[in-house]
Amino acid sequence: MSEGKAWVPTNVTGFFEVILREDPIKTGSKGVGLNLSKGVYVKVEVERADKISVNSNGVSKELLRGFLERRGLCYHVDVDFDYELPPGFGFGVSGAESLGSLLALGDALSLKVDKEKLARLAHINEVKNRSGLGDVISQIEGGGIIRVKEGAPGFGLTESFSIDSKKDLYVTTLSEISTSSILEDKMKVREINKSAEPKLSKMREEPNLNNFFDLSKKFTMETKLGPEKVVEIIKEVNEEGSKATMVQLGASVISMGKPGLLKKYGDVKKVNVSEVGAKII
Ligand SMILES: Nc1ncnc2c1ncn2[C@@H]1O[C@H](COP(=O)(O)OP(=O)(O)OP(=O)(O)O)[C@@H](O)[C@H]1O
Ligand SMILES: CC(C)(CO)[C@@H](O)C(=O)[O-]
Repeated sequence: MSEGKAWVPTNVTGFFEVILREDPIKTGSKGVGLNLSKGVYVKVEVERADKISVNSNGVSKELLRGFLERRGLCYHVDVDFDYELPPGFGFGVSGAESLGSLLALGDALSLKVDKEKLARLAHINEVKNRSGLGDVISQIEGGGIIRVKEGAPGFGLTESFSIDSKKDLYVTTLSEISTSSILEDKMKVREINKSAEPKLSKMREEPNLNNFFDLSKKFTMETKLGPEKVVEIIKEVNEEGSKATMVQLGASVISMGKPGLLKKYGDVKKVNVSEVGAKII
């Protein structure tokens, strides 16, 4: 038996434009994201076996099975996730699961596959499941990421912007939103793209945290993606003189302000922006 471990930051998208194509490599989103210091730890244990079996959950199970099949590797694989932020609330956890489980599996098997290639497979898996479009390309880098061209790592293009990693931010989660249910709604996607498109150049002109919050809040209000409670919290934070926005795509809020107000609505976690991206640990 041998094991491999990885860590992947969670990714908060503020606003995004959806670009769907037949080729998953060329499918993705443009937009802006912050990689957070709270992420997903993945532990993979492998043991030689007569046939492939993968004991995992969510989007990683078939991903790892396919990876082993294509390489003719027969192993029993156990995957264990430790979530610092929960799945389903908009933190790009499915992307972290996909990327982290491939990195940890590669580590457990001592494979010489480069990180970008694994990230490409993770992106394709996200697109196939409609569980994410732009998280993985952001999560391999860390920091604040503007996705200026859609697609998998190696096809899509990003620009990073600097954020003080000591700056405290606060997140609170209210309820889950299924990413695929939104991405498969053509009318909704049209509204999303109409709102996002002009904001990308505005973000590139002034790539900083304040602008991230201002543009993302505008996007949230214009697209009406936010449940009532999310909108209520954002407005209350604004009334206190601070900034907040919805975590796309989940019923969650990220705020620059003091945690007090958010506490009224549920559990609050302090986070920072992670300068580092996905890594084997
Ligand atoms: N098609 C699917 N098959 C199996 N599990 C899935 C599928 N889609 C999503 N999941 C699982 O559901 C959980 C939530 O995924 P989802 O993509 O909805 O949210 P998220 O990744 O937390 O946030 P985001 O909105 O940023 O993508 C993850 O654990 C993921 O593995
Ligand atoms: C579609 C999305 C908002 C889901 O979290 C994310 O993957 C993104 O930013 O492309």
